[in-house]
Amino acid sequence: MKAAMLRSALRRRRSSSSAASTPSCLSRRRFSSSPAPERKVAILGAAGGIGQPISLLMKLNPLVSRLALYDIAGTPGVAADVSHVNTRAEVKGYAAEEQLGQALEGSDLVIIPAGVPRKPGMTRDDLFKINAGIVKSLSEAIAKYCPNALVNMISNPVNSTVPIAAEVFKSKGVYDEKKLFGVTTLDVVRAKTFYAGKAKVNVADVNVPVVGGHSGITILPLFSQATPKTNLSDEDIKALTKRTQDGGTEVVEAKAGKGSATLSMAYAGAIFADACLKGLNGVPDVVECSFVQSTVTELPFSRPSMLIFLVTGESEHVKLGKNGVEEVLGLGPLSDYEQQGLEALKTELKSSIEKGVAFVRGN
Ligand SMILES: NC(=O)C1=CN([C@@H]2O[C@H](COP(=O)(O)OP(=O)(O)OC[C@H]3O[C@@H](n4cnc5c(N)ncnc54)[C@H](O)[C@@H]3O)[C@@H](O)[C@H]2O)C=CC1
Ligand SMILES: O=C([O-])CC(=O)C(=O)O
Repeated sequence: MKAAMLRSALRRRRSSSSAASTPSCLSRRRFSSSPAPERKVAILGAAGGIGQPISLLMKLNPLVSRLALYDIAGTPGVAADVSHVNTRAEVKGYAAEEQLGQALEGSDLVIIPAGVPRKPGMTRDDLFKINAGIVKSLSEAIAKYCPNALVNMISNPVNSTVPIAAEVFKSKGVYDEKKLFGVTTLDVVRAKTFYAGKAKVNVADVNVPVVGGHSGITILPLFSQATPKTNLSDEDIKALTKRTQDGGTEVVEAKAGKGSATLSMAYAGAIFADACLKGLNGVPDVVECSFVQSTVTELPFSRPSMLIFLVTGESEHVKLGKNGVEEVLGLGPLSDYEQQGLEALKTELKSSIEKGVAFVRGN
């Protein structure tokens, strides 16, 4: 049933002319004379490698009327620079911790790329030590100043930072699982690019769902559901799966100590943020993959709160609506290879989620 709904939603999405699938900053709607509803977007970590280009992309998005750029270093320059772009959004920079409340107040959507990136030889989990604390304090501020906002979590390790935010929100009594998203769109972007290259099809026509989390084997691209259908061999599919799982490391190594993916991430983050804004504005059939709470797999809960993402925190296709996630569409039919991948990822994903939960609970 869910699989049929998913296929039909994806079909509708592919066949829709542009409303749901074309990022607003890339669509001709930016020349439209009737403005979309007022929407405030806050970016936390706006002066960083991802923060700067995603700030620009959100400034180009006609769905944004106010753009709040917050960082603990370098904000004034970025805010002044981006503010000169002649598009709808009014830009304000917020430079110090005491300004975080003002940056967040009234936000409809908060995008979080704050935190340290990987260097060669590190795993995403190695970032936990620093980024967990950053995400926890930013989540506390969101709970206080804009508890109803949608939150797009980019900071790594996403498999733990999303549970951290959820636990903080729960402890403040403001958790709404429909509004918290781990941004895994870059995995989808990569899977589409690599599939199109291997199958020699037009990348603009390609769709590949990616489920699971956002690290190594927890990233599970579903090439069996990729469109257009092609006749790639099992070996090709295995190689594409591995390359998608290792895509972040490919960039980290190429940057040789100067950080991780920033430009492709900003692009991916802007696509996902745009989908959230479209959902809020009531555009129908907006479907993306994201790391969200769901009950799609069968793992038993070891604690009631793990009900959250867990049953165990798969990333799903979600249909976005006025309140955030309108519907979790499920995994769809998996090949044997994908089913094995799904089983294999559960242990790591579960432990990353538990690590995030334990960090907030202090145990
Ligand atoms: N979800 C995904 O697919 C991806 C996630 N990432 C993650 O995104 C994060 C950011 O990466 P980059 O932009 O390359 O790093 P960066 O170091 O270039 O920028 C991070 C920014 O965060 C700021 N920051 C640090 N603590 C802060 C705080 N408490 N409040 C506000 N801002 C704060 C820094 O001043 C800096 O400007 C990393 O954790 C990285 O691993 C990166 C690529 C893809
Ligand atoms: O690999 C990293 O550290 C950054 C990231 O999450 C990605 O590029 O997918």
